[in-house]
Amino acid sequence: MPTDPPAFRSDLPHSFPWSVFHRRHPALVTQLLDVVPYGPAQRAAVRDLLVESTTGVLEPLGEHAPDHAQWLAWGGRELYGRPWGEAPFLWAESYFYRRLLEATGYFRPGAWQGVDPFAPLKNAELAGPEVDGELAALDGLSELPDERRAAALLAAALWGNRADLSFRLQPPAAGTGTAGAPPSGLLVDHGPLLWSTLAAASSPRVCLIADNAGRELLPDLVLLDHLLAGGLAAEAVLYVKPHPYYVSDATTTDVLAAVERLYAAPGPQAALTGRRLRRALTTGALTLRTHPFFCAPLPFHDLPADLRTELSGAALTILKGDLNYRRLVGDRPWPATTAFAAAVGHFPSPVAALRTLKSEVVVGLEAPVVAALDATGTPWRTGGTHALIQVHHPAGTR
Ligand SMILES: O=P(O)(O)OC[C@H]1O[C@](O)(CO)[C@@H](O)[C@@H]1O
Repeated sequence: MPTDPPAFRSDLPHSFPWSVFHRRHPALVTQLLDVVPYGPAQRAAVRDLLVESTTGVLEPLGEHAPDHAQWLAWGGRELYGRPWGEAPFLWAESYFYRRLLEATGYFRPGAWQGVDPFAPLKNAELAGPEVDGELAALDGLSELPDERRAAALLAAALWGNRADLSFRLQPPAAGTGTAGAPPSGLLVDHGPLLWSTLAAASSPRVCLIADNAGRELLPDLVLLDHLLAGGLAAEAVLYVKPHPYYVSDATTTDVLAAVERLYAAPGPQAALTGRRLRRALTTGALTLRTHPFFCAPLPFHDLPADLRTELSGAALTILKGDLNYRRLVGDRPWPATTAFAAAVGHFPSPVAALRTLKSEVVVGLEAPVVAALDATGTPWRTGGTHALIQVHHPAGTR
């Protein structure tokens, strides 16, 4: 049995993980301190974190932190005291966001407790004029035959993943300008398997593990509404993060804001969708759930028993976004031709990944596709220009 390749790390200068710590995080911190009027102590703590995470060793969470013991168990025991770049990239990046909350006082009793540092960015996105256009487009979809409308809603949820605030913080690398690139790069389309999996299930429960708030969460909610309204889901469960994470990851507050945005939209279809979603929340047809593991620095291979049991009854679990993909298949440089089924066979239910590629890991591609993409000389694995709809159903065909 061949051993797994070692996890990505951020200590190789100019590698993608290195650029996240050395380029993206400084841009994020600058933006955060511009937007939120934190006081001197918080500003100094945020800046210290940037220095520590690029040149220092992993310092533990303070003993007062409610999840101090949790992070020790999640790997801190072995990793604290070592350079950040020597930790798995997934671990270190996740810990960076946890420490950012520590620096801003999110978990400490006091005036800043519970204040989402990324709320101003998320709110601005949700209020933005692009959203009006996207919601108005729902009116046109209502005229389409069922199958085409379903495909359009699935595509909207998929490409909504491109609208990620953290992604937009990345200064575009010279000559690669991805802004405005047409979303034509669907590398794998298991959409038909997704629909047939749902159609074949009786009283299906559909779980959706959300990624970003705002322009990604809106089409996710619209998709869930479509599944519930059309009977493809008897029940839907939307999993969100228990606290702010990776800049724009959705929390319960963000779901409520998105439902309200739909509800208050001028277009009839968006408003109807918002009304149905509110009703679904109140009747329990749509449930919001969370779990500390959604902010854990670990792959889904290590799902805790309670969450594993909970997901195991689902007819389908839909995982949104790049980070969930990294956690699903394992954040390692697998050959891109590794079978998707082999990479996700550990997951407790049939699973669908809807992901635009914003980091290096990818599986389930055909060799000629990989060769053709490599030959373009563009950063196709990280630029958000390409996407996947990958589905694994243990009893299915892939
Ligand atoms: O919001 P998404 O789709 O999970 O993307 C987040 C991605 O952004 C990064 O933080 C930086 O590219 C990745 O490491 C991460 O996987």
